[in-house]
Amino acid sequence: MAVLVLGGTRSGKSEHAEQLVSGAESVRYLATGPAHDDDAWRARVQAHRERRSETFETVETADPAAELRADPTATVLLDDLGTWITGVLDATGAWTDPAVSIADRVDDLCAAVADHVGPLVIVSPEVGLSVVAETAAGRRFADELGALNKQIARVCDDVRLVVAGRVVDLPADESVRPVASPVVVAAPEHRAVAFAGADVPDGTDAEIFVAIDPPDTATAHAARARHLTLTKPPGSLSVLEDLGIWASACQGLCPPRRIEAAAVAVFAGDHGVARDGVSAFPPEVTAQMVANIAGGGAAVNVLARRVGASVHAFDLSVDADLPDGHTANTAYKVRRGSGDLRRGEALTIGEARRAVAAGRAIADGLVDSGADLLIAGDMGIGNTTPAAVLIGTLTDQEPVVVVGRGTGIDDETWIRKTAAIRDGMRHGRRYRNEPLALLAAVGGADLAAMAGFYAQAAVRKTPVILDGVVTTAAALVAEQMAPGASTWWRAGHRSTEPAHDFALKNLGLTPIVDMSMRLGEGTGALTALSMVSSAVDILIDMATFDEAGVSDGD
Ligand SMILES: Cc1cc2ncn([C@H]3O[C@H](COP(=O)(O)O)[C@@H](O)[C@H]3O)c2cc1C
Ligand SMILES: O=C(O)c1cccnc1
Repeated sequence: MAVLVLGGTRSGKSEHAEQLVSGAESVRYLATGPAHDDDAWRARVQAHRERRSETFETVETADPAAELRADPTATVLLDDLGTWITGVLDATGAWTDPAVSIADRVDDLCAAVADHVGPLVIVSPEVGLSVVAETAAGRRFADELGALNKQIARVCDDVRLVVAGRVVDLPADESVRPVASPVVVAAPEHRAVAFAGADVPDGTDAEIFVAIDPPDTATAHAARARHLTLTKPPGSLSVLEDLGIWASACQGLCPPRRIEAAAVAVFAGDHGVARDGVSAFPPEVTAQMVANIAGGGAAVNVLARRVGASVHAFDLSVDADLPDGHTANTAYKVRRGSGDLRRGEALTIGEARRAVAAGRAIADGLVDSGADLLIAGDMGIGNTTPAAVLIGTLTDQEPVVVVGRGTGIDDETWIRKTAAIRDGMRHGRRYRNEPLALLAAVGGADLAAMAGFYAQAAVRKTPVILDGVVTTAAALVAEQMAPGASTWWRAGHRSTEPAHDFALKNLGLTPIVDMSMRLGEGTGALTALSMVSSAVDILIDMATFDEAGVSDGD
């Protein structure tokens, strides 16, 4: 993983580059600067030195390619290519002789960068933005450096431009999007997050999302490198290593912060289809269970308490008038009960927009109150039926393949449920590529809100653990609305509901645990949360080979 950081004089490029490697245990700092012998230059070098921490090993070199090859797994900061190319032009006499080529040296450096295994951050000046230089040497420098930057960029995973201390990502495509540089935030004291609330939105443009940036790749690389320094054979913690790397990348911090304020939003809603017997339980159980969750007595509450997560229940479309506060937050309620998906009439488009906007506002409210990881849970009798319809439609599976036993239905109910899924899929098919219309036709306000919640979590760069079949059905739709949002998610578990596995495979996610659970509410995600927290603790707390005086392998 290599990152190229470009910028003009005093733009803040070196500071940004140093920040990118600041989480590493040790950094090889390849200083390419020439040994100028004047006070001003010495002061400049000294300022650079003072900024660098004692974890930096400084190597002054005119041949960074050789230094990279000498230690291919090291975390390296190479600063900078401008002074390196100056040295090469000096040594070859190419300044004034156009016949002299430095292409071999440039190719050699590019090859060394491409072959480097460890995290590598390269700083280079961006010149030539102003008038063409007056001298042949000036023109040669700008030309060579411009060509070098272009060539190095091709072998880097990430290219950034620093202007006036601001960092912009330079994506491979045309659209330049801003990136937030990783910022170190002090660990919050242990607490369960309170829901601060966000304005109840009117739904305008609810389904329009900005382009989603994935978790920070440079930090992922730093976390991968840190794992290699910890007292264990490389890769021996397997999935726990992957989860830690992912959490680190989501936070833009290596080592990451402990997960201390995970929040579960339970989305409650009834479904018209449930009135005709597709569940083992009657629809009134939805409102009763919402009260149970709000009272702290449901499975989700017990598991959340164990792992220090907070639980917040939201009534999106329960078919009862719940008293606010005592049961659930009703501020985002869209309607009493979603309509009949068998007729493609779960919601109007306007209601679907309001529900997506509600989910987004709920994610915003939790993140703004300090949540550091989000989980969506579900509560709604009959909701495995719309979940199966959405998953069957979006993964192109037959109704009989995606239908599940839900709360434990008998064979007669299974036949009714399969017929309902078939009818729903007939309506859903035409909205295969229109996520909002699909949610409106065969989803429901609870599922639409979950979709908005998941996509907004990615907008807010907040990691998510997915739960079971109902929430994952909404996640499939969210990925369609905001492509790339799934890079911010991990699958908590695999439910026994057959549709769940199709959805996870479609999203390319592997469940953390597989414990044959089939409840929903957020329980699968909470079971997995302790694994994610352990993965983060490993990166924070384990001793390195150096610290523990343990000999490492070859
Ligand atoms: C007491 C109780 C607690 C629950 N907690 C989650 N669910 C889960 O089961 C229901 C979905 O299954 P189906 O589609 O078969 O109705 C939803 O309420 C879901 O949240 C529960 C269901 C019940 C009965
Ligand atoms: O997988 C789930 O989330 C699930 C399974 C059965 C009933 N409710 C939810």
